[in-house]
Amino acid sequence: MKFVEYADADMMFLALADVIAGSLENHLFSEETATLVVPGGTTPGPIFDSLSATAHLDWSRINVLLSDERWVPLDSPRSNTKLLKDRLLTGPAAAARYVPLFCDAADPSAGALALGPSVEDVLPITVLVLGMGADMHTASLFPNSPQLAGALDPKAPAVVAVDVPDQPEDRVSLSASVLRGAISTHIVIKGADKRAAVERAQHLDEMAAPIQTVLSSATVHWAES
Ligand SMILES: O=C(O)[C@H](O)[C@@H](O)[C@H](O)[C@H](O)COP(=O)(O)O
Repeated sequence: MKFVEYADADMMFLALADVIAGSLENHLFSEETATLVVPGGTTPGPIFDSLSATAHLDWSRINVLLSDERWVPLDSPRSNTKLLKDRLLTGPAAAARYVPLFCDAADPSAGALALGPSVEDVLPITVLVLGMGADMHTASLFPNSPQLAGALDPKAPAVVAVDVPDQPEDRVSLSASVLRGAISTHIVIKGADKRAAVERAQHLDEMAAPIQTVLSSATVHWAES
């Protein structure tokens, strides 16, 4: 694990957007396409704002998908898809190939689980960006989820549906083996509580600290606020 500390979050977001763009550009020098996976939640928005404006990237050759999604209508303020479309898939990045975790046609309110068949087609992940909760969850791999063991299983499907007892809605998540297969992994966190959680996680197993799925090979980007 590499740990990079920044003077403030704004500097971290700009620097990480540059790192992501550079990695994608390098990959596209030798490969036809690249795959970028990003988290939802409240942290990554400013990264998306900066990255979406990167005009020198050939976004038409970049697949973009979420690490996980809440099971809500796609226009819900809780929707990571809404966050992605509002703040990343705009400007030059609007040309990217968005890969849904579940088919838009699926009606989340009816619980119809139609997982996107195209996720497997865009693996392995070129650049994986993840957030983390203070409970050491990442994506929607939560320590207290009844489906966590299944999601950690190397034989798990690429996308798994999970119940999360203390979250307002069910979720879907990329499974551990898909996350672990990423070529480069960046974890972006803010605050003293999450820094302490990363320290704690290094002494726990994946069931207690799902972030351990990727931590050893990741660069952790941290700012106090
Ligand atoms: O759907 C989500 O909520 C995210 O994908 C999730 O894994 C997030 O990265 C962490 O919960 C941290 O969230 P914050 O950035 O809001 O602290």
